[in-house]
Amino acid sequence: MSDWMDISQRLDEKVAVWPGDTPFSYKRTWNKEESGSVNVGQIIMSTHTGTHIDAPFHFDDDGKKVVDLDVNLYIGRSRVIHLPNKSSIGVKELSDFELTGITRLLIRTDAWIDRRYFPAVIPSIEPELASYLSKFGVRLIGLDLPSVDPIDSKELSAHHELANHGIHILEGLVLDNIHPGDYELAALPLSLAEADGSPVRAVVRKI
Ligand SMILES: Nc1ccccc1C(=O)C[C@H](N)C(=O)O
Ligand SMILES: [Zn+2]
Ligand SMILES: [Zn+2]
Repeated sequence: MSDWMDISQRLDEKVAVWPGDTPFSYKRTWNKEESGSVNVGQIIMSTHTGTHIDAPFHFDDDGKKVVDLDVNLYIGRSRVIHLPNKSSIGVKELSDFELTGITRLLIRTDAWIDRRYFPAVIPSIEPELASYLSKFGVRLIGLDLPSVDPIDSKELSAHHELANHGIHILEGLVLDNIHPGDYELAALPLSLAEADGSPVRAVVRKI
C-alpha cells in the first residue's frame, strides 16, 4: 500500500496569514528547568491559518461550529483534479470531469505560487458550482487557495452557496506534488467547541 503524503502547510511564524489577521506564534511558556519536568508551549493563531476548514459559523451567525461538524466529511475517498491557469472555476471548467459518486473533491489550481506571501488575486469558485457539485453528491470541496471567494469579497457568495448545498470547505492545501486521481483523504478539524474554523493536518494516500 502506498504511503500517506502530507498536503498541509507548515505552521511557523513565516506562514502567510489573511491580511490583518493574527500572526501565527508558538512559544514555550515553561522549559524543563522552570517546570522541573517538561517543555510546555502555547500557540496563538487565527483559525483560518494555513491548511484549515471553515465551519458555517465563519460566515453565518447561526451556522454550525467546528465541534458540530461530521467527522466523516473529512476522512475517506476523494478525487484530485488539476485546473491550472483559471481566473474562476465554474460549471464550464468542470464540465469535462467525471464526478459521479465523488463525495470529496480536491482542486489543484497551482495559483498560490509563492506561499510565503498572501496572494492578492486568486481564482474563485463561482457560486453556481455549488448546486452542480451537490447533484453528484459532493460534500467537501478542498482547494490549494486561502479562500473559495475572491480575496476582497464581502458577500462570500461561494461560501454561502456551498453551505446551502451541504458542501463543506477545506482551504490552503498544498497539492503541488499531487497528481490527478483518486486518494484517501484525512483532514480532521480539532474538537473546537466555539470555533468558526480549525487548522487540520491534511494527508492523502493513493488508492
Ligand atoms: N481570516 C479572515 C480575516 C478577515 C476576513 C476574512 C478572513 C478569512 O479567513 C476569509 C476566508 N474566506 C477564509 O475562510 O479563510
Ligand atoms: Zn477559512
Ligand atoms: Zn473560507
